[in-house]
Amino acid sequence: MNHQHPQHRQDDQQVYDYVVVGGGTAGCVIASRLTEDPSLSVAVIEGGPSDVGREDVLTLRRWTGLLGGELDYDYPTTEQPRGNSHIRHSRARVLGGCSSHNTLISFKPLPSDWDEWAEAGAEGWDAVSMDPYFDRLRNNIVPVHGDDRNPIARDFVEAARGALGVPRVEGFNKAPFHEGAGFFDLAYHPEDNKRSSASVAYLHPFLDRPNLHIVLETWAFRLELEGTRVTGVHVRTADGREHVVRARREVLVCAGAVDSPRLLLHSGIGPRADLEKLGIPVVHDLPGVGENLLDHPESVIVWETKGPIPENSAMDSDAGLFVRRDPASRGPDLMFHFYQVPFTDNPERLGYERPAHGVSMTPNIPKPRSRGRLYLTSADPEVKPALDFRYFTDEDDYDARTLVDGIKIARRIAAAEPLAGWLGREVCPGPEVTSDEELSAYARQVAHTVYHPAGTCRMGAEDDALAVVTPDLRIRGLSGVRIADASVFPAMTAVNPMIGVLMVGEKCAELLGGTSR
Ligand SMILES: Cc1cc2nc3c(=O)[nH]c(=O)nc-3n(C[C@H](O)[C@H](O)[C@H](O)COP(=O)(O)OP(=O)(O)OC[C@H]3O[C@@H](n4cnc5c(N)ncnc54)[C@H](O)[C@@H]3O)c2cc1C
Repeated sequence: MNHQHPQHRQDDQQVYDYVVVGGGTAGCVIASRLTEDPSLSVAVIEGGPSDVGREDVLTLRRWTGLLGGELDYDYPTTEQPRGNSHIRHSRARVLGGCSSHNTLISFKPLPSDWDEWAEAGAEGWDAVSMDPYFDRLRNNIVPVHGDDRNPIARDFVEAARGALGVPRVEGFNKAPFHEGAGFFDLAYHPEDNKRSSASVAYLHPFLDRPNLHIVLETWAFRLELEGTRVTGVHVRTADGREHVVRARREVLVCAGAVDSPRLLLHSGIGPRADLEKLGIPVVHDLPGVGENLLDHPESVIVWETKGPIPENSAMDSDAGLFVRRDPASRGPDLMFHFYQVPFTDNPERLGYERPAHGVSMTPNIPKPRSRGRLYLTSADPEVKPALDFRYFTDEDDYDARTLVDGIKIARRIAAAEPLAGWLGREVCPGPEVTSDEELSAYARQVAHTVYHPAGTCRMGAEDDALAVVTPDLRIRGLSGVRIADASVFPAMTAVNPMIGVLMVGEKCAELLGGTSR
């Protein structure tokens, strides 16, 4: 996009009933549901291009090719004194948002996840109330197909079961669980490995609806307000023209956990002192915007295999494991993805080598305790915001200790048959690294993200001063605007969050009076 020489132009002809900012995971759901009613007009303002016909996007197994490329906003983190300062946060710049970029692992959030939201003030978002939205999802959510089940991933599942005594799970979404190893459910079409992303499932079948207006390669940089009512959004098109897209009813901010708070802050909605420091006129003092930055941090342990591994797979990380170390925990407190490739991107910086053939286990923290913060460093909307995750800074060192436990458990699985027979040497951290201190230092230095930022416009009770949206997803103190995406999560789900985001989209559509059928 050329943003160097914008020609300012007002085009007040663009008026719709609803303006959805961000054609991503939640945005596609909302636009699809709203346009079921032919009397409503809906515009979707999407920063990226269409995914239609793009094999590089639509083919699930090509997901790593999208990381850091032209369809990635690619957000850096700030210096992380106790973690890895080199993590790049991939965020998709394409219709379907991160559901067009990701691995489409599909977990219905656990009942304890939703109940935690309700306890945090999100009334009406408890497990019983949320359950029906899962059944409405249009995505093709299926277990990893038999042909895609790699023998080494099958043997990982068996080894985990044997070594830890956890059950083998076939269909993680069938019933709530605390522990288990198995192949994931994925939102994909196994016959051709095509994504069933939010755009594929919710927009592609309806692109001919006359009331659906998808405006691509167009960036929303400021909300338009009249007093405390949001009436539209200022956008900049690919050729640098700026204009306002107006909403008769509401603007729905669905730009994701990074770009939703970013848009609010550039609109003068956020912590007063921060805005004033940057010279952004304060429209609405809302101290919670950008706070509560959550993620699932992970580490990695890699083995060289004795020889090449069979090729078949859905997306190279098709199976995983949940463990509950603390019986008092309401859900799993340690999770692993199993990769049938050596995932050494971060360890290589420490001098480790990538073996020709290998596998990886990536322990992550389902309920991390460290909380980060997103903030602006410039009043220029083109400058990326700062993401300070404050990885591994929680008081009790719970997050780092969880990853240390993860490495120890990973080694127990690797030592168990039928997996052990495949493995040659442990490449990283290496068998000589054994003390808790050394394991913690390694785990944190090579830490990565499962790419799950959330929580930066968190939902809470009407009287919660740090909440950004109320349980009906409206921004506290404003009208004509709601937020619906991963930013509204009050707390991180123990499981991968995409299905939760889709369900937020479905619930938002219902709150707006959409037919949701
Ligand atoms: C590599 C990767 C792998 C992942 N794997 C999984 C997984 O397997 N399972 C899982 O559950 N979760 C996974 N996730 C996380 C999951 O994909 C996200 O949590 C979820 O998709 C976020 O949805 P969202 O609606 O909040 O935001 P997004 O889907 O990111 O949507 C935001 C949209 O808004 C657009 N946009 C942003 N700002 C603007 C603006 N100012 N103007 C116009 N448009 C704008 C963007 O282009 C984008 O299309 C993964 C994420 C990544 C990146």
